[in-house]
Amino acid sequence: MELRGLIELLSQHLYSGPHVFIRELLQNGVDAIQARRQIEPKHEGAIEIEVVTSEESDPTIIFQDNGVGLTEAEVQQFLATIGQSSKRGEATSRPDDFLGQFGIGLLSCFTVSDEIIVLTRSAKGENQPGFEWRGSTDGTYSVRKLTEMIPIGTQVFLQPSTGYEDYFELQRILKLTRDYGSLLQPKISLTSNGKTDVINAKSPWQQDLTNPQVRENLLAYGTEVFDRNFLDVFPLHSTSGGVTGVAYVLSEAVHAGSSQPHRVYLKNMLLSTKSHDVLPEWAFFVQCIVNATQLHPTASRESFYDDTVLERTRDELGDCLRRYLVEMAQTQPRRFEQLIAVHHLAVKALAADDDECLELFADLLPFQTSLGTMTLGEFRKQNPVVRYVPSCDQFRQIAQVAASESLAVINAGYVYDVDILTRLSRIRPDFTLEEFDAVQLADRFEQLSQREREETLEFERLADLTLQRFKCAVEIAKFLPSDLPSLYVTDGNADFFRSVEQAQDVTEGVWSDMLGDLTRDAPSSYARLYLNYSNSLIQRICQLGQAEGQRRSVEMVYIQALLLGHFPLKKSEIKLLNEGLLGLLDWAVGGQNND
Ligand SMILES: Nc1ncnc2c1ncn2[C@@H]1O[C@H](COP(=O)(O)OP(=O)(O)OP(=O)(O)O)[C@@H](O)[C@H]1O
Repeated sequence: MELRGLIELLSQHLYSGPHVFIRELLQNGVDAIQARRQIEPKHEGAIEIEVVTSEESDPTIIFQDNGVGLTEAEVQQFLATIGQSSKRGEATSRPDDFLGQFGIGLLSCFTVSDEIIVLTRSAKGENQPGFEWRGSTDGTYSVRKLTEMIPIGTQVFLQPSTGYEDYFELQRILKLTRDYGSLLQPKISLTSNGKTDVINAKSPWQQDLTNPQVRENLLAYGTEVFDRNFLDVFPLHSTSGGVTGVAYVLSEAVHAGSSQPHRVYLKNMLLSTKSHDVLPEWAFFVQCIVNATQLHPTASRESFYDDTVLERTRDELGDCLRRYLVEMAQTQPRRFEQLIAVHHLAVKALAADDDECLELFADLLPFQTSLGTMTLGEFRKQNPVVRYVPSCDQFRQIAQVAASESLAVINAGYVYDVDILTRLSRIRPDFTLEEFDAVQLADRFEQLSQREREETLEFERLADLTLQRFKCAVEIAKFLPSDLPSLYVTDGNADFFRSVEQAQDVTEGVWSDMLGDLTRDAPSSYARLYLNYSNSLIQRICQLGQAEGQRRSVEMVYIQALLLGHFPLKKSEIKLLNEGLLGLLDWAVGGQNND
């Protein structure tokens, strides 16, 4: 069979790069040792890798294991036939012990080498001879019985094909072998130029995390692996998928839609450093290192199948995280507060999804309020009724006035906030929740005295007439802060009218007509501009005694109120703003219209 097309397919579309041949060779060695232990349970497995370099010729990698080896028939069956694997077992379900399963792994060596030479001698039967198998990218192969005795096990010889010499550099091989193989069980060593490196390392998480020194070491390990600092580390475990590992809590806040790359191992061999599917979505503030024994790899062996086992595993690992937070909230409230200070978004995400967590975390969660940021617990101590506005825009409209009036209102415009508050009002009988809007705020304004009423009546009427074309009524009242000249207030209906008109500004023809139809039958609704009689500018406008000046001033105050409330301006309002500014300039430079 011509293999080159197939190899190109594998290297460009299945594997993340030619370097995976190291992983596949390690995997075959580990599996072969596992198979030998089924015959000789006490067998001590070892994988020895040697990189032979010389001035005259290309480097050679020799990958040697003392595993089960292959008989001649097995060489013919498994090495010479693509897709044949000795690891699938008799039954439909394959034994759990092996890493390989597809029967294509060895082919990955062809991505870096034109020829694979395998010397192998089987552990099955007494005094089995050894065999040499030579396979080439053109699809030809040969098998030869060896006359000399070789040790039981398998040796694979590779030399680089043109352009792939880099993959045979010692440092690169050392790094790849460490990445993929450091947690594997059999002893693995790499020798070159008389120097031998042992690859194996202890699983860092299989230690007692309650020991402060172990915890410190593990944090340092996380920093080394992920190249970032962490606030905390805690153990992960799940029965489904057979997962053990550790999760690191990020030391900086991340946004809710983000996802951290996790480092995952399958049966102690590195599967991916960029896995995104082992933890639930809301766990975006942790990064983990885990080993799974029963999750299923895809053929690329670089991710897991997204099957029900992975789904259950994700849920179980999510439970670990939930328990970690609940336990901390109960036993170490100070530490929990520190964690919330950084990850309140993540904790809110969890609370919005889970009543138990909500109960526990609610009072510690921070909210932006008109009186500054405070926890819900602090807020409720002073305010038996929890007033909130559901959007940041609404909050911006009322925040300044509400603060001056010492009225506490929560800005629930951020993600999860409304969910959390409404859920709380459902599960806590003593939690009284009230949606607040700017119209209610105006109800609290101080009315003018009888004398002030009379003084301002005519001006109020003029202002009202001036803004009628913008569907805005004017009222004069007194409120704080006194340096705020006005407040523009809409109810839901008036808001709707504003948005439709704005959309009409940017659409034409049939679309504009359709938008017009939307409002045609709706009851017309007016917004309201409150002019603040406690403000000296408004008082002076009132007393101006000159209708044109008052009209222009009201228009400008109206525009300023819209801008302060973060209301996008309609075309007609932008025109008004331009005219107002130009008029002002004209007046300032003593223009012709300056009368
Ligand atoms: N080092 C080895 N010792 C003994 N047998 C081996 C060795 N390497 C390969 N084999 C045999 O060759 C077969 C094919 O190997 P290959 O790496 O292509 O696929 P696999 O390991 O079975 O599955 P996967 O494609 O998932 O890696 C194996 O099933 C095994 O029987």
